[in-house]
Amino acid sequence: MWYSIIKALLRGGEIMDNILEEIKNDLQSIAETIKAITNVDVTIVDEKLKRIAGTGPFKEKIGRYAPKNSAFEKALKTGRQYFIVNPGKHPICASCEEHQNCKEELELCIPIRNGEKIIGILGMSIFDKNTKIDFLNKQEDFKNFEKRFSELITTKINEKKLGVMIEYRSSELMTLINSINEGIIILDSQNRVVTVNKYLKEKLNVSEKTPVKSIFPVKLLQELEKKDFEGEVGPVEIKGIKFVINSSPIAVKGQRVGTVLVFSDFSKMQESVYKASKMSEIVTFDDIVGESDAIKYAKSQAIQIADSEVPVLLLGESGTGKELFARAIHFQSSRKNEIFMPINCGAIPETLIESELFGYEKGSFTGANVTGKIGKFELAKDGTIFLDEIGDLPLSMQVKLLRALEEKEIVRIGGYTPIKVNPRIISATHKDLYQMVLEGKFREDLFYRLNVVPIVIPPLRERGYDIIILANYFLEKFNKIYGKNIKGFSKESEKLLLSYPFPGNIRELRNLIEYAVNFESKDYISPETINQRLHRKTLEEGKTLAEMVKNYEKNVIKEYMLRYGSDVESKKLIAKKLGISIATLYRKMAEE
Ligand SMILES: Nc1ncnc2c1ncn2[C@@H]1O[C@H](COP(=O)(O)OP(=O)(O)OP(=O)(O)O)[C@@H](O)[C@H]1O
Repeated sequence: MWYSIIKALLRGGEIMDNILEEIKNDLQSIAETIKAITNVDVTIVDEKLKRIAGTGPFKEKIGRYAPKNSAFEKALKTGRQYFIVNPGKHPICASCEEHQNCKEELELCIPIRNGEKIIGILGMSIFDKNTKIDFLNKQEDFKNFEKRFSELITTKINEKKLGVMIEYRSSELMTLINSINEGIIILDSQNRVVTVNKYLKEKLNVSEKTPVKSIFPVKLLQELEKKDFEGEVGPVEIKGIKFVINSSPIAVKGQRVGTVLVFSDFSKMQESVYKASKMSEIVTFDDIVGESDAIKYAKSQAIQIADSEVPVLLLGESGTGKELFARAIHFQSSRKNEIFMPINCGAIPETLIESELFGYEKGSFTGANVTGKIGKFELAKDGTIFLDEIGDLPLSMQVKLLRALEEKEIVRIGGYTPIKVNPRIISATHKDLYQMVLEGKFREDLFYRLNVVPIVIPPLRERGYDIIILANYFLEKFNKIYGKNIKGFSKESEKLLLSYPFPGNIRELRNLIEYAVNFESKDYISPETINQRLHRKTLEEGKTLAEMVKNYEKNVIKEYMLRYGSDVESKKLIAKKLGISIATLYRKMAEE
């Protein structure tokens, strides 16, 4: 029943088929009032002739159908009123299936309209002669009753629609509130609990009857005392769960009439970042492959300081494994169960870097998320932050980073409250930071703050036979991934690999082996397959200069992708290095 009403309402408020049935209690009261005032019996039928209300002899017939071919049916069809004296003998009633049993002295059939549509009939029946005389004297008044009665019915229908709509809307809202995977509490203007959603009822065992003082932390209660409180509190602990609580006012005509509080599970927020930052990718020092003295020395240094809190600066060319080292240090430290948060300082636009690192309060700048945003420092406040490409950090941010590290607290953009943070910092760069200090491009104080323990990660070309060890390590890995069974490298291939300088370091070697595994048709990786990837033709006879230039550009881009990777961030970095926009890079890649 409700379903059809709601459907009709949603269709734009069309009248429902059985609307008279919906307001039958109202109709019965109206019928009884008419009877009490006029002494005339009343019956109301719907458009299918079903009796919805009735007085006197009609009362017991409610729910049954009025006779076929009766004056009621005719009035329904024609939309006209029928005023019938002595109905049993009247020609209009001649075909009525009940006309022979008719005891009525007089009958008035009035169509009931809702808008243009006739939705039923109001029948007035007189069974005794005295009332008949009275009625005949006032017949004009009764005939004029039609318009008023229809208006009354329309009002009742609209009230009903509104009631249904309100009920629908509130049940829609409750379904929504209960299906959300966050806690919601709605307070009235006196800060009393009006609604608690399913999530919080289950998590905290609270209900609408729970006094706020017994659930809310003092910090939140204090904020709620401020009349215009709007914003975020937390993380605060309630019954062992850490929540960040967001408050928004409910306003009616500019007046605050209540508050919606949204409780977000802080550990879940951290967890999602945890996953996003591939924290599940646990790296140990055993995953750092290599037997050369250079890599062994770097590893031994890193192992020594892993479990201390000391800041580390990893120095090395791109692709040498700096992030791998940072992860291995984190997972060997006492912070291993906290977040490892990599941040590529070179890949975040200068205008966004502060909000990425420190977050912002809601509405603090155009384009900001309306609910505000927690920054990476806050999310990883007890974990490890890996600041990759630290040399690309703008000078203005260097000051703010230094302050955050020294004071162990941050303030979100647009906020006032300092937030305690204590992440371990591992930074990395392929640039000569000291030279940058001398040139005034990097702050000296920050340099010394980050560079407590510098660890140099050697380039692959200085790691001798590691190239072959790593090549076999990647071969095994990609054999598994691509379902291949390539047994190793031919002697010539090994020689070729050992003589190549690998400017893109291990990332380049890794990509080269992935390519070779895919394209090698022999049992051992051949020099031809490797050459296909490494060598570029310098002279292409029969081509125009423009075509050669185009090919050259494409090869340079390919080469850079081998070196730096091909994901979006790498492409941004490549575009920056080549001094072109990312759009130009994409265009050159797509050129025929
Ligand atoms: N010693 C190693 N053993 C195994 N894999 C390694 C080793 N060093 C690096 N890799 C792999 O090489 C790739 C590049 O490493 P990583 O991203 O750590 O380099 P990076 O120095 O941080 O590069 P960039 O400066 O460009 O960010 C990764 O896939 C990493 O797993």
